[in-house]
Formats: sequence, structure tokens, C-alpha cells
Amino acid sequence: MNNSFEFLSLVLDSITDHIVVIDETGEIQYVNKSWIAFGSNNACLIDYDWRGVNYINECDKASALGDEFATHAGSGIRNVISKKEENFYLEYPCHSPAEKRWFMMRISSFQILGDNYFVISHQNITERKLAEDEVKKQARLDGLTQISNRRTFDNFLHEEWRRCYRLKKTICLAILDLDNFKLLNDDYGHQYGDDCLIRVGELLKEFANRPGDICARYGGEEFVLVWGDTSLAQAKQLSDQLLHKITELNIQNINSPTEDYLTASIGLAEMVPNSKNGEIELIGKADSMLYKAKDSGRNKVES
Ligand SMILES: Nc1nc2c(ncn2[C@@H]2O[C@H](COP(=O)(O)OP(=O)(O)OP(=O)(O)O)[C@@H](O)[C@H]2O)c(=O)[nH]1
Repeated sequence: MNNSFEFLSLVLDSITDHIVVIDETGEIQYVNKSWIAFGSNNACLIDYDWRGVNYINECDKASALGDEFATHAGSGIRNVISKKEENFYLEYPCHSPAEKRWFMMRISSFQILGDNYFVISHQNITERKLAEDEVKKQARLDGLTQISNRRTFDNFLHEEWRRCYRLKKTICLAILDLDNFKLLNDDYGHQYGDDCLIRVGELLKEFANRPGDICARYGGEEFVLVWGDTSLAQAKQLSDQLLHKITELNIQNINSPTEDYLTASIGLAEMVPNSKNGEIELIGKADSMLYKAKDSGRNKVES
């Protein structure tokens, strides 16, 4: 290639990463085409003409406005310049009004004629980030009903228990078990049963609205609800409403000895966390209440 400068320039301009080169003071020395295109369309870190701009100062300005990622970026760049670190990278959100986006910023250095320069590249990692978020979300959810799974419930109850312990507040736990679900499965098929579980899961979401609440699938045809900072009387009211709503779904269960439509039983327990009790006892208490509800005819709340 005769004109190696033009060649390299074209190479850099063809790269989709946004690239900027700064000197030791932070002053921008070079930007590629992707950088210019992105900067002119976005209000992200440096959103205006790059000439004469000091990249580190821009990070500091954004940092002063409360942008924690700009704070990290500024200190990372400084560490590389002062040779405390060989390189640095940072993943950060840069959402536009229209879409969620994430970028990975990397900084590396080179030397020419005794002067140090630093290449900062910004790569769009939105696709990977969204995929990672989806995987994390699915790990928290029950695959069928798409409400929280048992592990999420266990973690949540543990945290809520601690919160109520600190605040000396009552915590309530409801264990809900669908009645005669085996018969429903046998009579209408497993797919019908699955659809019922999905519909019940949807309904449960309406009963877990506050930050101290959660509904989850505990396993099989069993669900759980936690109501933090809630009295037993309030929880009883919610449980009664929930059972009523389940009957209102009017899901046929023709051979059920309880009713000829789907019903459920709830075991409800309350506790004020203290140093002598624990969430296991709360679960045990709700569980024995559930047995009581089942034994005494189903389609009811026992507490
Ligand atoms: N369709 C479907 N059925 C499930 C699922 N998980 C558990 N089940 C069924 O739920 C039924 C639970 O049966 P049992 O434990 O005997 O309880 P039950 O028939 O509801 O009776 P009671 O709880 O005593 O009222 C079983 O037939 C399970 O196969 C699921 O993911 N999908």
C-alpha cells in the first residue's frame, strides 16, 4: 500500500467502535468517523465538536453532575496515564430516549517519539447486555408461570424477614395450594393444567404490589405470597379476595368433590421477627394452616 497513512485512516474509520485518542493531559488528538457520527447524534459524555476538548475534564463535569460512570471513567483513565494500571475497561449504560443501550469503554496506551498517547474505544455491547439481563431474569422466574421461582422467594423472604426484624413489623406468609388439581389434570390433560397454573400466577401478581410483597411458585400446584409490614387481618382479607378471584376464573374441574370449578386453599401465618424465631418457623406455621384448610373441606383460608 503506497499511502499507508490514508490506508490506516480508512481502517480506523471503518471500525464501528467509537475511538478517541488523548494525550497525557486528556486533550483529544484524534477521533474516528464512528466517534464523530455518534457524538453528533447523542448526548453521551462528549456530545459536541471534539476539537480542543479535554476528555478527562468532560468526565469530571459529568461526574460533578452525579454520573457515577463518568467518575469511574475519569479515575480509570487517570490510573492508566499515571501507569498505576496498564489498561482499564468499563461497561456503562448510555440510554437514548428511544432505546436502552450499553457500551464498553476500554483504554490502552502507546508511545511515539517519547510522547504517550491513550486510545479510548467505546464498543456497543447492548445485544450482549440484553441477552445477559434476560438470562438473569429467567434464573429468577419460574419457567411456566413467569412469576418468581422458589429460589427468588427464599432470598426475598430472608431479606424481608430481616427488614421486618429491624423495624419490628409483622410479616405474613400465605401458602396457596390448588384443590384437587390431580383430578383436573387427569380429566382435562396436562396442558389444561399448565394453562390454569399460568392464569393463577397472573392473578397472584395482582396481590403482590408493594416493595415488601412477593408472589412465587413454590413448586407443583403450590404458590406462596409474602406480605411484609402487614397485619394478619389485612393478610386474611387479601387471601379471601384471592380465593374469590380464583373461583371467578371459572376454570372447570368437573369431578372435584369441592366444587365443579377450580378452587384453592390457603394456609396463612404471621410473625413479628425477633432473635428467637426465624423464617423457617413462619413457613412451618403457614404449612400447618394449609393442612388444616385442606382437612376441613378446602376452598378456604386458615390462619
Ligand atoms: N399441569 C401441571 N400439573 C402439575 C404441575 N406440577 C404439579 N402438577 C400436578 O398437580 C397435582 C397435585 O396433586 P396432589 O398433590 O395429589 O394434590 P391435589 O390433587 O391438588 O389435591 P389437594 O392438594 O389435596 O387438594 C399432580 O397431579 C401433579 O402432577 C405442572 O407444572 N403442570
